[in-house]
Amino acid sequence: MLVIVTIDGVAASGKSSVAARVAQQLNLPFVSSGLLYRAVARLALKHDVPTQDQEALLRLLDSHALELRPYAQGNEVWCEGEDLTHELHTAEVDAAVSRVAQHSQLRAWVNEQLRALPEPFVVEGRDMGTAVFPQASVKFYLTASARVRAERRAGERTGDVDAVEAALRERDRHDAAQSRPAPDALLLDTSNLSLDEVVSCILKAVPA
Ligand SMILES: Nc1ncnc2c1ncn2[C@@H]1O[C@H](COP(=O)(O)OP(=O)(O)OP(=O)(O)O)[C@@H](O)[C@H]1O
Ligand SMILES: Nc1ccn([C@H]2C[C@H](O)[C@@H](COP(=O)(O)O)O2)c(=O)n1
Repeated sequence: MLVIVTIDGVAASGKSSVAARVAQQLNLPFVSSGLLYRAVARLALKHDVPTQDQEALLRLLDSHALELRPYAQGNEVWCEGEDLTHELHTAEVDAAVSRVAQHSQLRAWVNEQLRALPEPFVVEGRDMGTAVFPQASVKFYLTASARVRAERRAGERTGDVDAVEAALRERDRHDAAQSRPAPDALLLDTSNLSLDEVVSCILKAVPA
């Protein structure tokens, strides 16, 4: 019986899009771990808290309750009655979130939120199949060339592909420590695969 499916990968590798479709096909909830890091970064920017200051970030979380709501059609993050979700995928948050994600106690807080979610689900991130859910039923790790990822990301937001590629490479460097595939993860290079082809590959590999 499927309990947890993990889909990890580098920035803009297609984790969220693929995980949402896989979860829909498996009739499971879909969980986006990156949104919690993004929400902490957004709160820090909103309240002028330095993202280098772990203690200040933890105090911010004590005073502003963040809640991840995993829905099949996409996750939402709420903070005391306010839906932050639409503020989390911006270049400003992209530039700040890696610094937030480098703090061990912030990572512990995110992991505690994730482990408290009712199983089963499909969860996407960087270290779901390694640090957070090593016991997962089946694990996948998505990659794609930085150029392809930049072209895809630039397609979502206005922006020069070269600048987007440079920003992605920077985020890859910052996130490297927590972005290694689990030894038992199925690696998928999606550079030359459509979204549907990636989803199909994954569904074929998920045990019935
Ligand atoms: N295999 C693919 N072929 C074409 N487009 C894709 C593919 N996978 C993802 N995309 C598109 O690339 C963009 C980035 O995908 P997505 O947001 O799912 O990546 P991500 O890994 O979750 O990003 P982030 O790490 O920033 O959260 C989206 O517009 C998505 O539709
Ligand atoms: N499990 C995770 C998920 C995300 N992060 C960090 C790395 C990213 O820079 C940032 C945002 O994630 P994304 O929405 O781009 O998937 O959060 C992490 O360290 N661990």
